[in-house]
Amino acid sequence: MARKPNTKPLAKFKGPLLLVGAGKMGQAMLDGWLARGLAPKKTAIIEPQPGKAIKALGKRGVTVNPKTGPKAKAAAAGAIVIAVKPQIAPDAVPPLGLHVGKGTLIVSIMAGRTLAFLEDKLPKGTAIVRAMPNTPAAIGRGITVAVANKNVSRAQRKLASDLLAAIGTVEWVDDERLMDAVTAVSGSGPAYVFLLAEAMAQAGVAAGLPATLAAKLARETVAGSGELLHRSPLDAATLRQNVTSPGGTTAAALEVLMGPGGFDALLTKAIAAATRRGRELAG
Ligand SMILES: NC(=O)C1=CN([C@@H]2O[C@H](COP(=O)(O)OP(=O)(O)OC[C@H]3O[C@@H](n4cnc5c(N)ncnc54)[C@H](OP(=O)(O)O)[C@@H]3O)[C@@H](O)[C@H]2O)C=CC1
Ligand SMILES: O=C(O)[C@@H]1CCC=N1
Repeated sequence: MARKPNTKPLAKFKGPLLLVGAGKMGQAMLDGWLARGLAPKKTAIIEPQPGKAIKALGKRGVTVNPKTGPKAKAAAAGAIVIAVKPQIAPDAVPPLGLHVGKGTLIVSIMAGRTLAFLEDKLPKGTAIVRAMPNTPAAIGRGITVAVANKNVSRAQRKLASDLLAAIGTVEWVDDERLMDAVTAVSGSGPAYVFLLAEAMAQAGVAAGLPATLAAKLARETVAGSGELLHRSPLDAATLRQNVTSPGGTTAAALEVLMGPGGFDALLTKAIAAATRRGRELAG
């Protein structure tokens, strides 16, 4: 059955934590960390154009856009989380060297960008974890896969695990080459599920339902099924079979979805495309 949520695991983190790029994913993670005990005063954000939500965090004690320059070196971060787009990494990563001190851990969530790329752009010997989370992190229900470079100590690996576990489940891998497929399955995966909800709502309208009712049915069905999958000891295939009465309505739909060129084939193609794109983003 469902795991008990890990409530305040970050209360003891000494910090400071520097989040670089508080966009959709950076903010989702930060929401998760603050909800799980990260002290706003131990948190800083670099974000060129802070919106309302970031400004509100500033009022709660988070430092927004700390000064750079010689003084910043004294304020080396305990952890730096890089959540900018991979395309701007060649410009955005090197200046972060200023915030790297003895013991600083880098956690990069950029799709495609490799440990070797980051090692090349940061001071020699920097401890780096490449991680791929997903947006359910905002409600503590993300899943992150992580891989560490050889400079990461046991304590730093624990810190990375604590940060990532605060926003959901964590899996570590030793083979970095898996990260592009991971990105394609779980990093991008929430988008496929939301597309399913959109498509179900549209299909409901096509089948004659009022748009508002169709959207509600699709949303609650996807959310409820996700929750059932989360809480149930049964696997997805068994849960699917439990809906499917022989000769019934679900069987009629699944014949279409599981037929040639159907759902499985499409997802295999989609995930292969995402995996390829991850490799291209490596640079
Ligand atoms: N979205 C997702 O579901 C996931 C995303 N990721 C990874 O997370 C990273 C961010 O993605 P996402 O949140 O979607 O993208 P966003 O564009 O929403 O976030 C990136 C943020 O970084 C800001 N930024 C731009 N330049 C700098 C800079 N030099 N220093 C600091 N911040 C800067 C951007 O500001 P501005 O918009 O003004 O340029 C923006 O707010 C990507 O590398 C992506 O691969 C990983 C897992 C899941
Ligand atoms: O679309 C992207 O490139 C990022 C990485 C995984 C999810 N969003």
